[in-house]
Amino acid sequence: MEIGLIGLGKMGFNMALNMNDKGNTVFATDVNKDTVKEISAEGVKGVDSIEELANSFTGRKAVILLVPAGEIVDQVIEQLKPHLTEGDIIVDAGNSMYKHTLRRYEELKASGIHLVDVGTSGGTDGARYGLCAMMGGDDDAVNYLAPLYEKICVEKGFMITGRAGSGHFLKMVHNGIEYGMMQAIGEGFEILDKSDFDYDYEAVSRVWNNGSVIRSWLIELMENAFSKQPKLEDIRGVMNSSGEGIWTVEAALDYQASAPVIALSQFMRFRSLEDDTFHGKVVAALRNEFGGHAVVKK
Ligand SMILES: O=C(O)[C@H](O)[C@@H](O)[C@H](O)[C@H](O)COP(=O)(O)O
Repeated sequence: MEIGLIGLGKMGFNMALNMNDKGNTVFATDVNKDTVKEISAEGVKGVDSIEELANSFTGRKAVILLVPAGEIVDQVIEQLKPHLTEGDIIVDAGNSMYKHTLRRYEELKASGIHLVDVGTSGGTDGARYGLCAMMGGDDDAVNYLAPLYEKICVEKGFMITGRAGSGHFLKMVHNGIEYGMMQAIGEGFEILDKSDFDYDYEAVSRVWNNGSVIRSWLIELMENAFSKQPKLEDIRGVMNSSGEGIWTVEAALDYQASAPVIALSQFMRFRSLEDDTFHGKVVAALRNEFGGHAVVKK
């Protein structure tokens, strides 16, 4: 089938190749023209603008966006919309906030354009060789896209999740879980590292990955990381985050769901961005005031 793709970052580039391999005609563009050239050399039909991308279709237009969540999604939709007609489909395959998706869905619906939200997981290798995708949206649009996604996902790695917004909501919760799992793995290795025992962490990851309860892709990735650096010497413990953890915690608050592990994982990410904290100074000052306990001076 004919499919458009806007955004040739690490995920988009690989997904374009994946779709191309599966016999689709892929029109792809990006603000970075070097990437467009690069993808064209791989057999994908690289085009220079969103307008050119939209005009390349011979039939129904379905365009996947793989751009950073936030205002850029709105900007790209604004540029694309004039070139689409009733029944055409925009697929937001990035990590958009589900409430933004619901707003965009309603706005596009007024022009008869479908917005389909796809939570895309599996990293760059997944994008290239087999994704996990969670797709929400109108029946007509998701049924149109399903055969394509069945081909570019791993076996059993594609799900139609329900009405618009449900794909991004599910991916958000997936990422909340991802935060909690990674934090727990990190804490486990921290305890090992502070202990009196002398472990080879690559070997620990390997043994945990063979038959243990916590065997998983994340532990496999740890084995890989420790094989490059036994103690991750060159990496600072700064844990950035892109928003999905915050939104998961917000959803937990909205629905009054208990999610302490995910919430604390998000707070640990914030904490990791600071060398010192004001709350730490306050607690140290209070201990000193009431008990004369020594403070550590700068
Ligand atoms: O399922 C996935 O493939 C990942 O979750 C992917 O979507 C991305 O790596 C995260 O969004 C990173 O999220 P943070 O930057 O918030 O850690």
